[in-house]
Amino acid sequence: MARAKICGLRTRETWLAATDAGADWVGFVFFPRSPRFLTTEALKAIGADARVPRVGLFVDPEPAAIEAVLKVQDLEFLQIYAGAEACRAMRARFGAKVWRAVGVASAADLPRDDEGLDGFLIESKPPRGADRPGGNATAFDWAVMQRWQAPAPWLLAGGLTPANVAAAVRASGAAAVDVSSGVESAPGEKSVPLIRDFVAAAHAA
Ligand SMILES: O=C(O)c1ccccc1N[C@@H]1O[C@H](COP(=O)(O)O)[C@@H](O)[C@H]1O
Repeated sequence: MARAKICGLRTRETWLAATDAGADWVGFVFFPRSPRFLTTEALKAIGADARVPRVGLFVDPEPAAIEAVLKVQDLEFLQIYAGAEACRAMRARFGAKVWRAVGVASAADLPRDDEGLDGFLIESKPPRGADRPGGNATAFDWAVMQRWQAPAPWLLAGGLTPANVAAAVRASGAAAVDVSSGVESAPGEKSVPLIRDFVAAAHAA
């Protein structure tokens, strides 16, 4: 069984679908260039309570950006695209658990120590020319993780779908997986049936 995070939720309907399907984390994106970007108004309208741990995704954030979100929504986790030092600073400042996102193409990219953080989001490096560091529906060679001694908890992400998540778990040894594009009917448009299929496939893996 692999635990499942559904990221990039933008509506109350899809947040409810993820929680009812048994998702282990729900994620909200606060990166303006993303098709999944949420304003604080849209976030309030979702009304995400604590039944499933909530993850906020930020790219090179200024503390004020996180502060503005935390004024309207409690978050148990921050998924941050930044260096280790900046991630530790956010962890100390906000008291939430912090996962640092790490782009991986080969085994050399995998973290060797816990960096004083709570875990890692291990995903593919963005394709050349991409205007965001994640959420690009691209996978990497999961076999590079076979001999990795993980120094902290981690989630596998990047190009996962209901159809490939079992193979990804087998090849990588992941105990937790994360998806955004693979449960959408169009960029930013989550599909309730795909959310259900993904959580079921991850839990069965
Ligand atoms: O979803 C986005 O738009 C996004 C923007 C900036 C950084 C990360 C983003 N998404 C995260 O990337 C991984 C993999 O996503 P995908 O399944 O390949 O679409 C996942 O953690 C997303 O939440």
